[in-house]
Amino acid sequence: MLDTEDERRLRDVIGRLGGLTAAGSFAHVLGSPVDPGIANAVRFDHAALLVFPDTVSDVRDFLAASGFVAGPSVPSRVVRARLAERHQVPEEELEVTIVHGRPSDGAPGGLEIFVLPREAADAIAPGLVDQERATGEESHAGWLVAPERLEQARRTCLHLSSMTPDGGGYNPCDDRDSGGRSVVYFKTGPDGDGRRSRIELTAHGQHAEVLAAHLTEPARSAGEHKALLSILSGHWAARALHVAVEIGLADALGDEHLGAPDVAAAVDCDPLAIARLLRYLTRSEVVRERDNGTFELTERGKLLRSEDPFSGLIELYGTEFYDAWSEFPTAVRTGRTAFSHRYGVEHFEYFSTEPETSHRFDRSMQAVTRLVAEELSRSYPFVDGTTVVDIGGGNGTLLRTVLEDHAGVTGVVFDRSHVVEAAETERRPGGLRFVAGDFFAEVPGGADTYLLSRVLHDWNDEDCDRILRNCRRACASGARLLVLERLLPDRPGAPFDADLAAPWDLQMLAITGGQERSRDEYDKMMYANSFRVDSVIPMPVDLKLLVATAL
Ligand SMILES: C[S@@+](CC[C@H](N)C(=O)[O-])C[C@H]1O[C@@H](n2cnc3c(N)ncnc32)[C@H](O)[C@@H]1O
Repeated sequence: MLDTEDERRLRDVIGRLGGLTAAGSFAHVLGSPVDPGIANAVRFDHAALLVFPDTVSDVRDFLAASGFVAGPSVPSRVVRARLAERHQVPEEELEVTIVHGRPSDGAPGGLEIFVLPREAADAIAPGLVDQERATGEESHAGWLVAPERLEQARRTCLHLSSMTPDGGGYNPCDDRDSGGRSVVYFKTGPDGDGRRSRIELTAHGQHAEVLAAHLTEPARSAGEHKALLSILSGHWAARALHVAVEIGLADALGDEHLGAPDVAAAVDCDPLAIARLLRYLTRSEVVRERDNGTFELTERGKLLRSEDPFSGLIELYGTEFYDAWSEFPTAVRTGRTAFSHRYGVEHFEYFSTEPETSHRFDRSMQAVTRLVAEELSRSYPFVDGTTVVDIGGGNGTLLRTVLEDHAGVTGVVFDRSHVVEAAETERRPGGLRFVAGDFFAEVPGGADTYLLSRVLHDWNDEDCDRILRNCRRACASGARLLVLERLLPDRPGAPFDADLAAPWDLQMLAITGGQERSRDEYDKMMYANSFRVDSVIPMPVDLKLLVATAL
């Protein structure tokens, strides 16, 4: 019998056949035009899937019932070897059979079903079935290539940055009358959901040289080189954004669509250089080029306008923080901040003597805080009559939004004196007070709810303990502590829940001397300071709200 999961997977594959048999599907899967010589030598052959029924006949019955004619059952060589290696079991203990299915109405394309009976799989390698179903490592789309073009087709795939070699082999039993089959596999680049699929090039006969080249290819793969080159150029993408903000490119574009010479004139820069910068910025999707060669801002690009606080963040990341990163090797060697190496003081000390940068920092924090504030205000049940203290609350953006939405709540923004003095001049709703102080000394007492938004990640464990201890001293049992941070994964090797957590962990190493932490680490740190984390609520830009109670 086929279980419902394998039936669903088989139906999925059958559903995909239509697209794969369409003209040009090879070029489509490669994401690139293909030389006509290759295109004519390649035709879609099959979509493949590994399933785990009771017997091979179950698959044959399923194919017959689904409008396919099943070919003879053939022992698998290549997939069997791959499974054996992946699950560390002897090859001869795995009995994998290939069943080909061709549409009974003569339509093009077909299926290649690898069959490993479930009971045998469970006995030999417990967990194999679940893992293989989850990863789909043996699923692929296969193209039959004229034997004399196999190497050329293989090299075509190899030179595409989106393809990496993924093994292959020769099976003398498959298509025995045509001399067996050689196959080479590739993994495609990740799709929008980060998943990579696989393609197979297959040719009649044994092609030992092509296979030998393919199996030793990974180390030389152009895909890996291009991936690294692309990572290296990430630094220029950031730099291009910094410069765009510095020269006021987004303000110059406004709501217009302008040619590069007009933009260059407006920002007083070299026209050719501006044309090249604009073209490059289309990759970051901050500007869009129209058919007539003019450029306009995208929604993302509007964040670069000087009126948007996000432009302040870009500016800061392109000036002091950027300079500090030049000292990053020292931070890695010593564990101390790159910022202090570059500027001689830690960054919050530096801000206290540089009013302009400090103001830029407080304003830049708003870029993200505004988004989070709206979500926090909606998703956390603030109770009328209670008081919320925002510790390290900057210019009060977060609490201002909460109070605007919850008229019965009063708030206190607690921050260093230079931040409070600058913020007090800004518009604020009734019920919002600013208090200056140092959270390492004490924090305002007696409130029902305390907020620490992106504060703990600025500090090492010892400093966090001091801040949390002062928060706990200030409140009664049962008071709430809300912590907003990004979370690293709990288990080593676990996938990242929030993909901004790891980069910002390095930013903390370079700039503040703090770090990002896992949920487990926050649980322990809070518990050591008499707070219990009750729940975690997802927030925008990969942040999480940890809701804790004072014990
Ligand atoms: C990363 S910012 C976060 C600002 C705000 N909570 C937000 O989420 O937008 C950290 C804040 O901690 C404040 N801070 C740093 N050291 C402090 C101290 N010793 N006492 C009080 N506030 C401090 C900074 O001035 C800054 O406003």
